[in-house]
Amino acid sequence: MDLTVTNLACARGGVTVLERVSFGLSGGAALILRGPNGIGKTTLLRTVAGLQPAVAGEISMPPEAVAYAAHADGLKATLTVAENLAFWAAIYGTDRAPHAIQRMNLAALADRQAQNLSAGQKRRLGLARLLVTGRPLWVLDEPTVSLDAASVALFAEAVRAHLAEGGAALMATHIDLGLAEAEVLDLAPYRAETPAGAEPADDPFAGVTA
Ligand SMILES: Nc1ncnc2c1ncn2[C@@H]1O[C@H](COP(=O)(O)OP(=O)(O)OP(=O)(O)O)[C@@H](O)[C@H]1O
Repeated sequence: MDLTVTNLACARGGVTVLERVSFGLSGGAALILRGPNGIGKTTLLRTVAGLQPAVAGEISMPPEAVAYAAHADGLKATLTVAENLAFWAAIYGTDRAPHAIQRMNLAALADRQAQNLSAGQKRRLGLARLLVTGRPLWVLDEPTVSLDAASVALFAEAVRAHLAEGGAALMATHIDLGLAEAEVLDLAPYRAETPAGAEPADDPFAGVTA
């Protein structure tokens, strides 16, 4: 699997926030997006995942190759952990639910309704969906929110296993997952000029003089 992003521009609320972003990502590799709050990490990730159109540029991989995990876990509240995973396995046409349960240490919670899980357990289940998809490119937006140290380590191990199987990961994270092989892309140089008509409040650097 090879992802090539070329001269990408992406927008939020109709305002272009990043432009001329280019990078490549091969199977087995991880790329971490860096930049201050509001630079456009979420916007870029959503664009690569095909959840919103690019303003300009090319993304070589189709959305069907991407498994996206964001802040919302997308759980079915009244289904159990096992039923949620079986639901996703049916959606993605895989038989990987047992693998996901084992990898994300969810066996003891398999019969609990999602609505009765703790925040961290919900997050763990949400991330288990990635494993169910069987898709090569994981696009991750702050995947470790709500996770304790043990669960962060569990997830980091799942990402490592995904990379070892030839998959790739593109992520925004403030927590070091300890992926020695990960490269970092600083988005600061790609910040778009504030367009005419944009509200000053929309500019994350408004009022910053140094
Ligand atoms: N309606 C809008 N019009 C203009 N700009 C907007 C609008 N909605 C959001 N934005 C801005 O788009 C920018 C990109 O937001 P995004 O969530 O992608 O940033 P981020 O780098 O992921 O931030 P964080 O690190 O805080 O999660 C932000 O500066 C935000 O204020």
